[in-house]
Amino acid sequence: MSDADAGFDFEDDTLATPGIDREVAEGEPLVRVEGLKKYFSDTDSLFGNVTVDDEFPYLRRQDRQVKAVDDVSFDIKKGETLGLVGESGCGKSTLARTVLRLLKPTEGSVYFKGEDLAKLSGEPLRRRRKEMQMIFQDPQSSLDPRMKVGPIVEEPMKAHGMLDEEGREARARELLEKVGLDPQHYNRYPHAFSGGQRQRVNLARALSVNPDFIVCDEPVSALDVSIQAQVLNTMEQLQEEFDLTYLFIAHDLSVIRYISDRVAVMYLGKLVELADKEELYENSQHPYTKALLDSIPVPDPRSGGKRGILEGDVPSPLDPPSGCRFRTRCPELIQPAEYDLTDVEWTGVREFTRAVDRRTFEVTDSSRIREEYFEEGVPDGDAGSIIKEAFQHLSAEEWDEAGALLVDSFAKQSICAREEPAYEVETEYGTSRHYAACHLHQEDGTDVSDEVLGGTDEEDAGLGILGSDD
Ligand SMILES: Nc1ncnc2c1ncn2[C@@H]1O[C@H](COP(=O)(O)OP(=O)(O)OP(=O)(O)O)[C@@H](O)[C@H]1O
Repeated sequence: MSDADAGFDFEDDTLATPGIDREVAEGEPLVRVEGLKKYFSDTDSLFGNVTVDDEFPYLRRQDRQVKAVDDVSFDIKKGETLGLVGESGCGKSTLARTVLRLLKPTEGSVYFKGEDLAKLSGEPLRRRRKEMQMIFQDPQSSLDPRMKVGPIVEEPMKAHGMLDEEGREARARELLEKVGLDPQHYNRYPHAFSGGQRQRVNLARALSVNPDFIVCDEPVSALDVSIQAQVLNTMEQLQEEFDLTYLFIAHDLSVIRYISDRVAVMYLGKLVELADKEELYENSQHPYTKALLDSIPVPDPRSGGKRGILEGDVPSPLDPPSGCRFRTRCPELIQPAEYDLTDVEWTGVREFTRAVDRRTFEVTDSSRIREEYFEEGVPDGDAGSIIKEAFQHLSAEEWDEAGALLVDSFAKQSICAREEPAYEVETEYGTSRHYAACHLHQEDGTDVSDEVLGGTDEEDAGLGILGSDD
C-alpha cells in the first residue's frame, strides 16, 4: 500500500517540514492534523468555574477547561472529501475552526501544504486563509441582508486584493452560474432566494478566491431533504471542476455517506474511527459508530423509526471519562481481567452498575431487581460479593455508596477505563487504513497509539511522539 493510500500515515514526514510550500499531488495529504487540542476555559459561563465550599470564602474559582478537541490526528488527501460525523457537541465545529486556524490551537499542529498553520499569524496567515474557505450551516445568517448577492460574492476577492472591479463582477457572475444560479440575479438581495439558493451563493463566495480546501460545516442541515441532494450534487461537480478538497461536517450519516470518500467519527473531543466510506458503513468496528449507524431512521414506518438508541447522556467535556471516552455508554465495555464472568453475567453486572449509577429504577422489590439483571442468579466469587454488598446499600437507600462501589469495582477496572485505545484493524473494503479506537481490537488490531496519540505527560504530548523535528 502506498503512503498516499494509507490515509493516516503520520510517519511520512514530507509534509511535516514547516515552511515548505510545494505542490501537492492528487491523493497526497493536503492537510495534516497532528495531536490537535482545543480547550476552552470555562469562564464563558457566569458561574461555570465557581464552586461552593463549606469554608470561608465559600465560593472558589476553579480553572476548569472544556476539552472540546483533545489530541486529534488525521490527514485529508488532495481531491478527497473527508466526512466528519458525531453527535451535537462532540467538537466537530471546534475542530473545523481550529483546523482553519480561526481558533488558535491549545496544542498540536495543522499542516497545510507543508506549513504549520499553528505557527502563523498576521499577513502570512491571512494569505493562507485565501486558500482555505468555510461554509456554514445557516445560509440565512451568513449572508448580509443589506448587500446584493453580487457584491457578497465579490467581498472575499476585494479583501484579498484580487482583480479590478470589472474583473470581480465578471467573476462573480460566472461563479453564480457555476453554482447553479442565474447570473442575472447579481443585483438581488439574499431574501429573494430560497435556502438552497442562498447556500449556493455561499458556495460562489467561497470559490471566488480560488481556494484549494473548503470546510463545509453542516452545509445542508438546514435545507429540505429534497434540496439537500441537489446542493450536494452541485458541490461534487464543483469539487471536480475546481480541484477542491473538502472537510465535510454533518451529524446526518446519510448525508455523510452520500458525499464522503473517507469518514471520521468523533465522540467527545476524540476521533474514534476513521476509514474509507464503504469500510466504515459496511465494516464498522467501534461500538459508537455501530450505535450511530443503528440509530439511522429506517424508512419503513412499521419499524417505529429508530432501530437502536444510544443509552445515557454524553459526559461533560469538562471532565471526560478516562481511557475510552465512550466507555460510560458502551454496550461492549470489556470485563476487567480480575473477574471471570460469563457473557450473560457480565452483561448483567454492566447494566446493573449503570442503572444504579444513573438511578434508573426504584428499590421497591429487590427480588425483582435481581431477576431483571441477574436472571441466572448473582455470580459467584468476588464479583458476586460486591453485587450483594451493593444490594445491601440499596435496601438502605444508600445509592451513592452502591453506585461508587459498583463503578469502582467494575467500570473503572476495565481496560476501557485504564488505557486510551488506538488500533489499526484490517480493511475489508477499499485501500485506506482503518483506525478504530476500541480495546476490543487489542488482539486482532495493531496498537498505533504511539503514532496517533500524544504521550501521557506534557513533554510527550502532541508532535513529539510522532517523530517530527519540531
Ligand atoms: N467558545 C466556547 N467556549 C466554551 N466552550 C465552548 C466554546 N465553543 C464550543 N464549546 C464547547 O465545546 C464543545 C464542542 O462544541 P462544538 O460546537 O465544537 O460541537 P459540535 O460537534 O460542532 O456540535 P453541534 O453539532 O451542535 O454544532 C461543546 O461542549 C461546547 O459547549
